Amino acid sequence: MEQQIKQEILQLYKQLKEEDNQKENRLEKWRNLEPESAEFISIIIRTQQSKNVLELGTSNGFSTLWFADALNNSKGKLTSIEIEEHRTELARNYLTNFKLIDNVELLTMDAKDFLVQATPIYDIIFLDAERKHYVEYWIYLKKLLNKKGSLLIVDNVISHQNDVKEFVALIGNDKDYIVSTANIGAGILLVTKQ
Ligand SMILES: C[S@@+](CC[C@H](N)C(=O)[O-])C[C@H]1O[C@@H](n2cnc3c(N)ncnc32)[C@H](O)[C@@H]1O
Repeated sequence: MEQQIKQEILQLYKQLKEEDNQKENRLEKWRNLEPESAEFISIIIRTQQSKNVLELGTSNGFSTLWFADALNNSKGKLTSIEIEEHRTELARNYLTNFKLIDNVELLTMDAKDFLVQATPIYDIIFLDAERKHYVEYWIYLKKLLNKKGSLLIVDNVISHQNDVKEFVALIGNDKDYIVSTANIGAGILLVTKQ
C-alpha cells in the first residue's frame, strides 16, 4: 500500500475508533478490524495472489479498503456482505473516495443467505460478522473451503474467546482441517483443508 494512502487510512481508523468510543451500544459501533490484522491479511492476499476474496461483515468498509488495495496487486476481486444498508453505502463512499471501488462488489444481505448459495471459488474468506451465528455457518464455509488452497480467516478469536469457543472446537474436531491462531490484533484464526 502506498505510504500516503496508508497514512490516510490509519487516520480514518483513529477517527472511527473515537466514534466507537462515544457509543454505548455494541451493535451501533463500527467495530473495525485492527490495522495490524488488516495489514497481515493484505500480505496473505499479495503472497497468495488471491483472485477471489469473500468478506462477511463489511461494516463501513475499513477492512475492505485494505483488501481492495491488496487485490489490485493480485488482480483479484472482493465480494463483501453486510446486513445493514447504510453501512454498505458508507463503505461504498470510502472505497470510492480512496479509488478502490473497481474490484469490489458490495452486497447488502444476510451472510447466511449468501453462504447457502455460494460456490467454492474463494481463495480467502474473511469472517467478521455476528459471532453467535458462526456455528451454523460452518457447514457452508466447509463447502467453500473445498477449493484447494482456500483459507478461512476469523477475527476476534482471542478478544472474544468465549463467543467463538463452540465454533473453534467444531473446526478443531474436524480432522479434515488444520487450524492455527495468530496473536495479531484481536486474534485471528486461520483454517485450511488438510
Ligand atoms: C465487526 S463488524 C465488521 C467490521 C469490518 N470487517 C471492518 O473491519 O471494518 C461486523 C459487521 O457485520 C454486520 N453483520 C451482523 N450480522 C450480519 C449478518 N447476519 N450478515 C451480514 N452482516 C452482518 C454488522 O452489521 C457489522 O457491520
